[in-house]
Amino acid sequence: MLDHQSTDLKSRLKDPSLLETRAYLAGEWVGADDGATFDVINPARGDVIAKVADLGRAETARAIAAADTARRDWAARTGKDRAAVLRKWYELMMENQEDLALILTAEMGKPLAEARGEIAYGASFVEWFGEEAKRVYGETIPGHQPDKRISVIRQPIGVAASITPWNFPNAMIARKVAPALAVGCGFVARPAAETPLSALAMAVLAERAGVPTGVLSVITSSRASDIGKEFCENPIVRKLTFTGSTEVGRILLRQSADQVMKCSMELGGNAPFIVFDDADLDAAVQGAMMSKYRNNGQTCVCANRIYVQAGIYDAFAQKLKAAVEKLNVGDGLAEGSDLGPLINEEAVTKIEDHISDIVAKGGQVLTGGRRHGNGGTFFEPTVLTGVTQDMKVAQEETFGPMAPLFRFDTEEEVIAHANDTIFGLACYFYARDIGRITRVQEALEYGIVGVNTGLISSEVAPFGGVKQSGLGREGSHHGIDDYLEMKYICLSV
Ligand SMILES: NC(=O)C1=CN([C@@H]2O[C@H](COP(=O)(O)OP(=O)(O)OC[C@H]3O[C@@H](n4cnc5c(N)ncnc54)[C@H](OP(=O)(O)O)[C@@H]3O)[C@@H](O)[C@H]2O)C=CC1
Ligand SMILES: O=C(O)[C@H](O)CS(=O)(=O)O
Repeated sequence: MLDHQSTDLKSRLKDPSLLETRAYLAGEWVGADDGATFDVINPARGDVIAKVADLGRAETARAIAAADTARRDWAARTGKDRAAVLRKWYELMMENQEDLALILTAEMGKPLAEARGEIAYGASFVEWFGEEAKRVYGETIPGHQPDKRISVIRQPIGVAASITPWNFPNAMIARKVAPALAVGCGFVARPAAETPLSALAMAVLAERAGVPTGVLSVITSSRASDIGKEFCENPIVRKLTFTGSTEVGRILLRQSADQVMKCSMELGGNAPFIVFDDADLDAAVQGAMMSKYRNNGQTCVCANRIYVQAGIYDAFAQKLKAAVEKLNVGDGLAEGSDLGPLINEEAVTKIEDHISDIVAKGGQVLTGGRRHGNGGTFFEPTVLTGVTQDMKVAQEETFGPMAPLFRFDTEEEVIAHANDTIFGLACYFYARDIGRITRVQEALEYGIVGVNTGLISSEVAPFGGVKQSGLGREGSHHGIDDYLEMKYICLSV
């Protein structure tokens, strides 16, 4: 653990009022009914950076009821009106990008440069769906009888609730709240207990942007299961949107089934990253670095398995090792850090378990493989060779800075291995033969395919998985559909 100096976050902010520790409930900044709070820890230093209101089901029910009331006037406004409010929110997020990044790094650990990037990424969803607010079109259909006139309109689904993870504490909420508010929904967000401060700062700016009282609430709580049950069991909630593990996604789908609730699920991944022997090797190494070590490997679209064709395996491994050994591991608040700490001790145990399993079954550590000298939850960026399909990492998501290299011979073999998983979120491959590119991009069973790139995240594209990686899509013009209901009107004239 880095020296136990206090993070002293407030003194670093241009606008200290963005460091809010109360929950945002129906337009009021409140503590928990019972006054309870929970600690928010800086994972790099281990110190408590805030004590945040610890709300329960009763407060959550009040937020849901308020959203149901407030959404009606909000939906009655024109799309252009709602667009103007979202545009202002976007502008405020970008004007306060540095403060929002400092708050995000302090509670989550990612380096400031990445945190700045996440703020811009999250804000881009607010900008994008602000524009989409003006384009929620319906349609007319030629009648089936002479006296019939058919039209279809799309209306906001009602109150939506979100549950989001710690790894992108700004962007994962923005990707959900922006389309919901754009169409006129009410929205209740419950951020991860590890990282509530980013969501609260977003709410401060939403209020300043003119989001009406009650339309948006942010429920901070250490009791994830309780809040989740309120979201799933409260009949007012018509939409649940979740980003997190497949395990928790299954729990929420079961819990919300009694309400026949519309659900969006962005769940776990197990991304294969395939390098064919006709690839641009240096580009493939760069792509692997971006895909594997972004957010310290803590994203659902990180390369989890790296398959390299036999003829270039050794050359790729050495080039990747050289690039990895240039990475700086340090406090995210210090400029120049490439990798911060992992989010918690559980995350370190997971990567250690995968490494020991690989070594026990015949794999080798090429570089890294141990806890970092910084102590705490810092870990050395790691590359392993000799990895095979019988090892845990072939089926489990590592969610850490570990690149396992699998060797393969043929296109058919690697497609079969890449698809041999219950997950189907993102995959990547590097090749230059157009026939191979066409065959492989069509054969891979994933919702997202990166071809000759390791970075696929953008607000303009539909993000989401197949199989047990999720339901629905976020971002792009498709992303707004999840917050709308379609109504068919048959008029007899
Ligand atoms: N597809 C995608 O876009 C993404 C997928 N993920 C996946 O999520 C995992 C890592 O994130 P992680 O946060 O650990 O995932 P979790 O699924 O453990 O947590 C995600 C969110 O769900 C909350 N939660 C946990 N249990 C329950 C419950 N029973 N009822 C209601 N809410 C609950 C958590 O609260 P709390 O943290 O307070 O316990 C957190 O806010 C990885 O598997 C990763 O692949 C992560 C990000 C994006
Ligand atoms: O939470 C995640 O892992 C994100 O969905 C990944 S991305 O959108 O930043 O690519």
